[in-house]
Amino acid sequence: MQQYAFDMRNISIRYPHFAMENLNLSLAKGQVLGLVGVNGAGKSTTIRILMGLVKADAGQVDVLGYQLPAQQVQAKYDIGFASDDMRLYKNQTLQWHMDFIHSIFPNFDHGYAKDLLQRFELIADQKMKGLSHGQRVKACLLLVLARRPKLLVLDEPTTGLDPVARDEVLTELADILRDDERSVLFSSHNTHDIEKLSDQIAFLDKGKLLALQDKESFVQSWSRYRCQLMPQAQDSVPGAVSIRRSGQLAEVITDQSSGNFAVALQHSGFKVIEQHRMSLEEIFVANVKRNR
Ligand SMILES: Nc1ncnc2c1ncn2[C@@H]1O[C@H](COP(=O)(O)OP(=O)(O)OP(=O)(O)O)[C@@H](O)[C@H]1O
Repeated sequence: MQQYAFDMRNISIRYPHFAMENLNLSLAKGQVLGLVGVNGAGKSTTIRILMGLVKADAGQVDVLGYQLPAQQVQAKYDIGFASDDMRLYKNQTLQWHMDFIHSIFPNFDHGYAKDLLQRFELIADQKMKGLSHGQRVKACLLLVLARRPKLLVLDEPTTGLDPVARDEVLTELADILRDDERSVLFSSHNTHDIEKLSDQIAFLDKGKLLALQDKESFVQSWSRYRCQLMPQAQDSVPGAVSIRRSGQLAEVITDQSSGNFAVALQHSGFKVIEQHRMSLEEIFVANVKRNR
């Protein structure tokens, strides 16, 4: 039985100003994976390779048991993909698009589409050219979700939305994902969005996978300590990701706070004043800085 929704192995691709080398990324069935990265980190490239839209220079891509790009046509029936550059016919209505998608994908669920129309406050007979950006994003999501794909891939679904539309889309997605058994990969620059929806989180920077962990263990293993420096304080602490000194004080960040890090601090002459959990955004930034 196939355990993975997808499995990308040793993926390499080179552009004039960008290189991805030996990227390994996989997603267990039924999980939601959030892919976080700054502009140009390689999120869309990773997704395009996964979808068979771009051919990697090297590596293997297995999606729901299909090898891509060779078995792209068969795989597409089970994959729902939404991205900013999804083309809609601007002179046609949302209803026309629903019927069109149904003619290609017979399992398009009109009952579910109707439910989503209400949830997203969309009007079926409105033409695409009349939709705002937020409404267009919601329309794209509706068209993809109503196919009930086994794997849902969303490239930056919340980018460019105002805070209210973003919250609406995230809330609906969170509800929809909880309802269902489907596997989801979605990318964002926004760690709050990722935190809200994901079980697993991957940090990508300059084509490299910096970390891939479940959300809980990220939050448990990273901490920020405020310390007083003792006269015997050493230059480094085993397990510290960064140390920032200011006079007799120091701020120490670690990704090993679930272990014996407090003891290591003590042995290195750092007296702990307080310990803080870090937000996903702070963890992401610390991760990127450590690897640059
Ligand atoms: N077809 C291409 N030809 C040349 N360079 C490309 C091509 N596609 C992507 N790149 C480069 O690869 C890098 C990664 O781009 P990608 O779109 O994957 O990043 P991203 O993480 O999705 O960024 P953003 O958040 O800005 O969308 C960028 O430097 C981009 O210029």
